Amino acid sequence: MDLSGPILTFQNLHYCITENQGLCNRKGKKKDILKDVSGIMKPGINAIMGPTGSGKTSLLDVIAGRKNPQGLCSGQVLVDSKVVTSDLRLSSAYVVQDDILMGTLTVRENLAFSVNLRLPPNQYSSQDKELKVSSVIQELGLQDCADTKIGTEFLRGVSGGERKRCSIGMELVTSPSLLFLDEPTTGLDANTANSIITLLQRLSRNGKTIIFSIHQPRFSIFRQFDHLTLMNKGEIIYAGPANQAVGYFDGLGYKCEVFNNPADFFLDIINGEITPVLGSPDRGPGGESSLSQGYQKSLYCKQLMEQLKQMTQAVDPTVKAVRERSRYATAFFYQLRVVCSRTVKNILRNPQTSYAQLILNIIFAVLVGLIYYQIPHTLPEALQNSRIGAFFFLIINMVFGNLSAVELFISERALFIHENSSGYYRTSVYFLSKVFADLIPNRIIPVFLFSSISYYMMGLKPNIEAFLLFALTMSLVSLSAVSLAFLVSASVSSFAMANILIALPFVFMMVFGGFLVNLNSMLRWMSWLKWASIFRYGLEAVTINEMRGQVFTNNYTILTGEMYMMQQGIDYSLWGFWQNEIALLGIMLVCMSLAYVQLLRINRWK
Ligand SMILES: Nc1ncnc2c1ncn2[C@@H]1O[C@H](COP(=O)(O)OP(=O)(O)OP(=O)(O)O)[C@@H](O)[C@H]1O
Repeated sequence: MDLSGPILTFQNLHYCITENQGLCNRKGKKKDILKDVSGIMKPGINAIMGPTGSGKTSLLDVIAGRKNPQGLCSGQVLVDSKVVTSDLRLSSAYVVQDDILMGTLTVRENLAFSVNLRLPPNQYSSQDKELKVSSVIQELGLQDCADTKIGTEFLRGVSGGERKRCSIGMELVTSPSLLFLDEPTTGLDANTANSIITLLQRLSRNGKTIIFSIHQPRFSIFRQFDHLTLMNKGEIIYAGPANQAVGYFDGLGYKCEVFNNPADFFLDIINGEITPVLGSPDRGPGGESSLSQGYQKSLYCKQLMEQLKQMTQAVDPTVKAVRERSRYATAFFYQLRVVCSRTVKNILRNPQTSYAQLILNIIFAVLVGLIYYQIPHTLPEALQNSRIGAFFFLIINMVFGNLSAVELFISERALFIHENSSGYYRTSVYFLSKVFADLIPNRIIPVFLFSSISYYMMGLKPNIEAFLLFALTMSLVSLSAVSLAFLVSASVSSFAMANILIALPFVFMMVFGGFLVNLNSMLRWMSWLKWASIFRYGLEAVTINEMRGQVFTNNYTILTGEMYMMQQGIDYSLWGFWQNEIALLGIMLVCMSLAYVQLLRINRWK
């Protein structure tokens, strides 16, 4: 059957990795993942099959341009006889194995997100995009769950099959003619798996080249394959029409029983559980490797090499194939708007990240307000144990209350890598959307609420300007702590590591904050640490703001705020106050910039 659509060819692909050894990441020995594999994938259903670790996902990733090009020792991939570079990953459609979707959005919203970012607005109006989403929903049979949320660990959503179909839909919205899928049936029950392959087969009949890796399909799935590539230990042991594979192995002396599933039969051959009948080409001492040698000597391989030779003769190596569209389909500000709006929706639909933060701040503010209710102006209560103690307590809350921010980039790491490498949006857009959509509702608004309640309950300076400066300081303390958490979050991929990395600097900053340890009497060699302490800058700023112009008394003495600050070695001038705010701002900007750099450095290759 001849179908129209792109033809992908790959020739002599040799892919190897160098394994790192030990703690110091010493370069270890090279491991061959793909050993000189060649093939042609035509329009229709192309399955890559093989046992675990045989290299099927690696082959799929290499031909889809998703595997680190540094590992490609030799070989090239062509689409319609044009050389493909790793740019293919930005323009081809790749459905990853673990459906990466935003769980708090509905099926329709997820598809709309993909459409909005991947179709150029100058060619598609909003109406066209809506029609596109509706037609994909129709095509994939998702009408019944179109307005159901995908689901998260806290929210029951659509079924596994619907989720997989939605993942496929995320790619179909761009009308790709070349579609890659990594194990599309893994984790699905037999009927759902069957319906997914039937869907793919239907799509392929409309002029698409569909290539996927699959482990061990049942017969109703296997019989829908047009082309089969069987892999073992990084080598191809059969590549040709799927319905001729049993015959090919029969020719090698492997007999498939009448009721045996061909897919099981092939894996049994590879695993050595079926042996060739007497008088047929024997497997030799190498066992499995003779299967690949057998294939290399076969007519299928000879024909393939002949076809490849003809196809590559016409190739102009200077022409790069996949330059059809620029890196991103949409402009920076358009992307920012779409991604921000999704982030806000996600925050609002995730009560534990949005409302919980607000409620926690209110409860804590009332608690602090009750403990330090209406602090008197009489000595000695007015100072060290009440005002300064309360400030220290407040700053601890501002800093440690932001520990949750470390999960920000970790929890969405897979989603970000997938979307960013599929060309949805720029890294800067994702970063800024997090900054705007997380910082404003989750960090600044709750802090202002917290400050208003605690400030007036504690009876601090009754002056609106002083209150605003107090709230500003609290916000800057909170923002610099969040920025440090962002930096840690963008640098590591596990929560356990992130928790250690964030707790350590926070504890050090607290110790060198000037309240627990007298900074003037500290060992000189450690005193530099105070310059990096969010606690110290925050504490000094709120102290100056509160103490300036205040008079504290007891029966016999009068102490002004300025006298107290002079005793403590605090510079209470206007510049003295603002230098703390600038330092907090500086910590925030440095950490944010480094967090962005870390996001850029995340390894996007598989
Ligand atoms: N980046 C990598 N680093 C180290 N080893 C790798 C890497 N990529 C692939 N491998 C190794 O290459 C071999 C083939 O891996 P691949 O994932 O392609 O197999 P697979 O056939 O898809 O297996 P599975 O069905 O279990 O996914 C495995 O031994 C795997 O450990």
